[in-house]
Amino acid sequence: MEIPILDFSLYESPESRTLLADQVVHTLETVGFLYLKNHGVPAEQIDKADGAAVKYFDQETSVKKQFSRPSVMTENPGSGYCEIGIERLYQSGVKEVKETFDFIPSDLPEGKAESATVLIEPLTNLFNSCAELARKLFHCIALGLKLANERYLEDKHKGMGNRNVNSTTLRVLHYPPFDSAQYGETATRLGEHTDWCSMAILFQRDVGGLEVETAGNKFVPAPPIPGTVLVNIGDILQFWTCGRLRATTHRVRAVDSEQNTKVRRSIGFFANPDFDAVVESLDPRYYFHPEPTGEYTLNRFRNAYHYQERQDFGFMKPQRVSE
Ligand SMILES: O=C(O)CCC(=O)C(=O)O
Ligand SMILES: [Fe+2]
Repeated sequence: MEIPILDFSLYESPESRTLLADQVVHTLETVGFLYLKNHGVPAEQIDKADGAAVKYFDQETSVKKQFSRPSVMTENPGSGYCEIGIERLYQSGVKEVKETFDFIPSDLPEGKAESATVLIEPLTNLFNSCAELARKLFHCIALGLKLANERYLEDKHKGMGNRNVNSTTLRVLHYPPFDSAQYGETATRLGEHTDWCSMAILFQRDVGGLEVETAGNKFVPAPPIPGTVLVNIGDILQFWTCGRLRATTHRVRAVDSEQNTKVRRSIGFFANPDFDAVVESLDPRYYFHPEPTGEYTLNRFRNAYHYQERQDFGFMKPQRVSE
């Protein structure tokens, strides 16, 4: 299985957009991941956000913790820092050697955000460009799925950027040099997981390590390709389409000793529907009880931050509609 590189300049005209929409949906049905070139997010914005992340993560942990991501038992956590070893996407026993800062433009609590000052302008600009790209991708997906309302998915994500109505975040990730003697034999960079958003857009800097699961439970590398972004489907679009679009499992490993000595940096934009947006089956052959995604998302956070391990996060069990 190869992750294809699609040309997003096809979006610009309505004729070629239809072709692109079919390519996007076909790839998300089969692979679940795709690279995009000519994606329209300015390289300068990506470089500035990355440069700011270098400066931000270089600060003492105690300084970064002044603006920690809040505990998440009862509400969406919003912006903030998460230190090494706290968030665990795979299994509670497996330490993930990464630190992160999540950013929602409207969520910068007064008096706390000072340690993140360097990030605010570059991440605001990049957030806005990613939101625009996400809206165009949602448009393509709706066209490719042949939905009656081609703006259906965009309409469900109207509140991106407003923490009171939507949990979409732009996340900078910093993976320090990886030393299993220090972190333990089972530690990894980022455990196997699916994203629990609707769609993710990922910018990788020069050090690789991301791997994507293929049909036979085999993982293949998804290396950084200059000038491209990587796009993948999260659980919520998989639910929405009753499994037609795939939320593909992925992970980040420090695969070789040379890579282990290097810092890996990446930036992910995780698009989520508005809190009050009802998700219902988009496939007439299946039915599930329509509901917003809030409780599902909170269950995933509870699992990742408080290690309440469970197999079933309580959402969307499509049943075949009898003919
Ligand atoms: O660093 C990466 O490339 C992957 C990040 C990721 O998969 C995530 O944060 O969900
Ligand atoms: Fe992910």
